[in-house]
Amino acid sequence: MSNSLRAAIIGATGYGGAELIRLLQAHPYVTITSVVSTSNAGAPLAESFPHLNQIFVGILDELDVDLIAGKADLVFLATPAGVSAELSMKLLAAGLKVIDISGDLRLKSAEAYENWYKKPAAPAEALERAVYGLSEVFGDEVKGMDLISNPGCYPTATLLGLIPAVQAGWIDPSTIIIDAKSGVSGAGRGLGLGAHYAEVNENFSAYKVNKHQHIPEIEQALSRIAGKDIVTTFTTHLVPMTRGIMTTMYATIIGEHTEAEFIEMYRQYYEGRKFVRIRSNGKMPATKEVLGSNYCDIGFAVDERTGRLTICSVIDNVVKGAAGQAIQNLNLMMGWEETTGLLFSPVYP
Ligand SMILES: NC(=O)C1=CN([C@@H]2O[C@H](COP(=O)(O)OP(=O)(O)OC[C@H]3O[C@@H](n4cnc5c(N)ncnc54)[C@H](OP(=O)(O)O)[C@@H]3O)[C@@H](O)[C@H]2O)C=CC1
Ligand SMILES: CC(=O)N[C@@H](CCC(=O)OP(=O)(O)O)C(=O)O
Repeated sequence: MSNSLRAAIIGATGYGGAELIRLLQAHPYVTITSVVSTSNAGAPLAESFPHLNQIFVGILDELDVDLIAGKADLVFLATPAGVSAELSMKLLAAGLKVIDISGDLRLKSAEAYENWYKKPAAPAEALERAVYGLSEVFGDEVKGMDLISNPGCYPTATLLGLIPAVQAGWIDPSTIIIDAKSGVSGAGRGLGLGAHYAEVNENFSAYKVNKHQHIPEIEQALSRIAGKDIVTTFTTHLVPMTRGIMTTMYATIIGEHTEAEFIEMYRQYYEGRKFVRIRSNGKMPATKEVLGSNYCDIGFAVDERTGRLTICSVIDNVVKGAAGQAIQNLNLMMGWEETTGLLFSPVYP
């Protein structure tokens, strides 16, 4: 087990890339040796992100696989859909380990990827080789691997909230409904009408209803846990805030289980996993309680009248939903303590 790693970041001028740089500054075993941009190579990174001025001093590199392989041991891909489908096998062939935070390697079925993402899928070899890094659930599979597919932001909050109950058989998976909300940074730094101030401010809207690319990712993981095909209703909403995801989930309870029993069962499931915090006082978590951190907070309410369970799960989409979980996966991959470089508190208020 080596305690020293050189990392490159492709997509360093985006939100996920910038957050990787911010967080990796606090990682004791990682040095960032290359930051890559296809639009701004040759310029200092701090020109794109003045908040990193004097914190990360580095010039953006061109996207050249051999150049990156000469400078780094591992590469994070914080790039739009379609990029890692094309690049990841080339990076592996050049001797690099890869952690992909895009959606390109999450779905095992190439056909499903092409249906939902409307882009050509990654080669079969990459889809087979990629390990789905939902750290608290599938983390054991990440150790020693060289191609990690980081989960999506919505799937992270959703799956951490649902999996223990599905695995225990305490809820009927066919009744699950997921109501999800995200801050605008989830859409990335690129400009678009959907992120325009006047469109988002004092507004609240549903989008991609029944068409969201995270639906098959959530169903793939739930089906694996349940041992049978699960389909879900999943609706995303845009909230006028910068960071944060809340997923509120509803399902019919099987048998008789109290709120206290759900809390105890979830506590046992996540025992020793520091980044999942289960609420005990009947209160639901709020996005601000995890802001800027790698925590996922989960609360429950049992409705005896309807026999349904409500689960509420919150994360910071850029940290636990992207860069933070990617570093957690790096730690697991390398055999380092899972929390290395990630034990910082949320920003409050
Ligand atoms: N924002 C979030 O909360 C989350 C995002 N994700 C996923 O992570 C990935 C990155 O997201 P985010 O950082 O928000 O996106 P951004 O749009 O903010 O950044 C994407 C970066 O990718 C680079 N890029 C664009 N085209 C290419 C290309 N053809 N080859 C190489 N690099 C390219 C761009 O930099 P340049 O043009 O300089 O090369 C850009 O800075 C996406 O796949 C996203 O879906 C996942 C979870 C959460
Ligand atoms: C607010 C917002 O627009 N969020 C984005 C999250 C995209 C994302 O993270 O995409 P992948 O995980 O598929 O890479 C969306 O809903 O599409």
